[in-house]
Amino acid sequence: MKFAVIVFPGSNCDIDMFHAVQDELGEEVEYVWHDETDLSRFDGILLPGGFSYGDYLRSGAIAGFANVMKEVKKAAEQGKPILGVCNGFQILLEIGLLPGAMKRNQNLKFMCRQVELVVQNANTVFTSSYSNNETITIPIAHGEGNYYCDQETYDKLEKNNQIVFTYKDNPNGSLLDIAGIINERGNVLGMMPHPERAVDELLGSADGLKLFQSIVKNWRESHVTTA
Ligand SMILES: NC(=O)CC[C@H](N)C(=O)O
Repeated sequence: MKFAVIVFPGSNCDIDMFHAVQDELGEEVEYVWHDETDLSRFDGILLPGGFSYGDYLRSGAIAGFANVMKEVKKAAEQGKPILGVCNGFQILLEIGLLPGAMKRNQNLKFMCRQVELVVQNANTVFTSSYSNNETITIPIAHGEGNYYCDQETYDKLEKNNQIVFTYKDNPNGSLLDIAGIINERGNVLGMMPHPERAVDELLGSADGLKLFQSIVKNWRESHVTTA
């Protein structure tokens, strides 16, 4: 399986993402600059964390207009798995591939620490290697991670099982502890915590690796046929 790690001016978790895929997961991966106009050679798209375009206007607002995002939307329409982590999640919200918006953390501070998440939906291509209600440890590192949406959107998210991860002990004021959501079709996941920074016990947790393994397992099951 071949992954793209999309790089914007100001991305700062692209190397972590690349490392997780190449060295811990053992799959093919390439850095792709934000002006790329063809993502057809990739099977999965990863939008890493950081401060794209300096977080000006709002986090992710300017990145939403980058050339490559037209291709990311196309890949999403084709059903390819798209994972947005932290700033990647913020970008997915800005372009409307996921519903809702991000506000500044309730305490107005940048927060960087390990948090416990509860897997609310283990029946997705990103989470099938976890179990429902499993608690996992993944680090956060953000200033704008306070997820918000209106009641109608929340009801829809809940009804369709689109809330994938919640915080056990909400660090940022996020609506009903939401840490990660998926689109209705099930191929676009956004999450504030960083699974790519939890892929080895030396980093404090290896709980994030299963997320990447789930993507590959599901992709293989639907694409690789044995003769
Ligand atoms: N690690 C990150 O992706 C940082 C996210 C973002 N720009 C924020 O501080 O909210």
